[in-house]
Amino acid sequence: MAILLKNIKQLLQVREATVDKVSGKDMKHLPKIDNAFLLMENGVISDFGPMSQLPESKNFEEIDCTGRFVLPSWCDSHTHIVYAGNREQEFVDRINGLSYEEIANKGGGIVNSAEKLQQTSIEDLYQQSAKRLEQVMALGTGAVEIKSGYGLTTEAELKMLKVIKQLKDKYNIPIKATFLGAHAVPKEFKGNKKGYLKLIAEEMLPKIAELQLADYIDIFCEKGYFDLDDTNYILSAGKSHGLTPKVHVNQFNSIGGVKASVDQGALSVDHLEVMTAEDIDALKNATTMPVALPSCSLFLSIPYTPARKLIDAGLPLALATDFNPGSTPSGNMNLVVSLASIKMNMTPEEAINAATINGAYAMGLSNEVGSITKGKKANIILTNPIPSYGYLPYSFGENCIASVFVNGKIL
Ligand SMILES: N=CN[C@@H](CCC(=O)O)C(=O)O
Ligand SMILES: [Zn+2]
Repeated sequence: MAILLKNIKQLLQVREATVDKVSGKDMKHLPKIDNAFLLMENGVISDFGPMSQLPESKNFEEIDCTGRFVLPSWCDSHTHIVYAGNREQEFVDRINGLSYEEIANKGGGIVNSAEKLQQTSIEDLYQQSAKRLEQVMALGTGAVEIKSGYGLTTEAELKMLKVIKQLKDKYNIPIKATFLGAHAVPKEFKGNKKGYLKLIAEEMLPKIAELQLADYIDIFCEKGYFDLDDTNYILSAGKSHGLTPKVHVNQFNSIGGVKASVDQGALSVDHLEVMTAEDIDALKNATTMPVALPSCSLFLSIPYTPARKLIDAGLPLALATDFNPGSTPSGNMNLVVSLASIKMNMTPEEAINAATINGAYAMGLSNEVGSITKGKKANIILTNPIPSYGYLPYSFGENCIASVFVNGKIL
């Protein structure tokens, strides 16, 4: 049945279908309609406009939205929500003075998660991951990217990607899968990084491509993990199997990964906590979306992506959660939007643009989600009565969401 939302205080992020992302100064503009209606039929947005143009009532289920805001669901373009167990002991170790790097060097970190995941059955892994996906959907996430990278063996990486596929089949929000075999060098390959990269390129990638389990290819380009040569090798190998790069770069150090990723035609470069002028220059006139992950900065107490420098240089910016057991055990996009305003000096308009239309772009979904546009999926957030949309980032920690709609149906 068609659902009509009427008397909406403001309908946010109203866009023409031609807009796939917003950059620079345009990010300060959030197109909206006051006192609006929105009609959802057959899973998509079929009509919207001011109340003065409300269509003749047909067989609609009507919801009165007086005092409430409606916006597209959050588009979370960077997560690792398929993982096994948690790493709260490492969190306590950090409280007691160890750094993320020191924990990784003593066998914690990504390889710790990989050990746990290798010992977890696919059924159990699915259950743990599905629970997290349901949690984030209830928090307003209406499209999500999920990475592998906690397997680090052919069998375990395939297990992760198969779980992502099961999630795609079961849940009706758009889900994109990214193969991140090059997340860390596994213990069995200590001192033989090249051997592990060869395994990724010559064994894992062909199998993943044959089974059509991934949309994107990723690598953790960082000191102590994988260097520029490794990055070029893996991204090229991924591309030869039809996977577009989306890359972890500049989390702790700038080693040229941004330019290398742009040169490889990356759809996005993610993290960017440490950015040089050269890194920013490399992104100018590129189609690559920079992606900031402020809840990772919060959790690890590392710098925030210098959003102002990027946006003021005319660049676009997307926001995502990075939901994972080590650096960001949270998939709450509402918190991410708040942190963007509080810690990165992004205006509410910039933060909402970054978490919707630009997030959609960063996972190749801007023709399906990310804005209020006729024909796009009716994946929608309806807020509680709130004074203004600026209240969303302002009221950090408060849940302002009244209802979430997925394909035009209430969750
Ligand atoms: N930095 C690399 N990967 C994840 C964290 C991995 C972990 O600590 O488990 C990230 O994006 O933050
Ligand atoms: Zn990540």
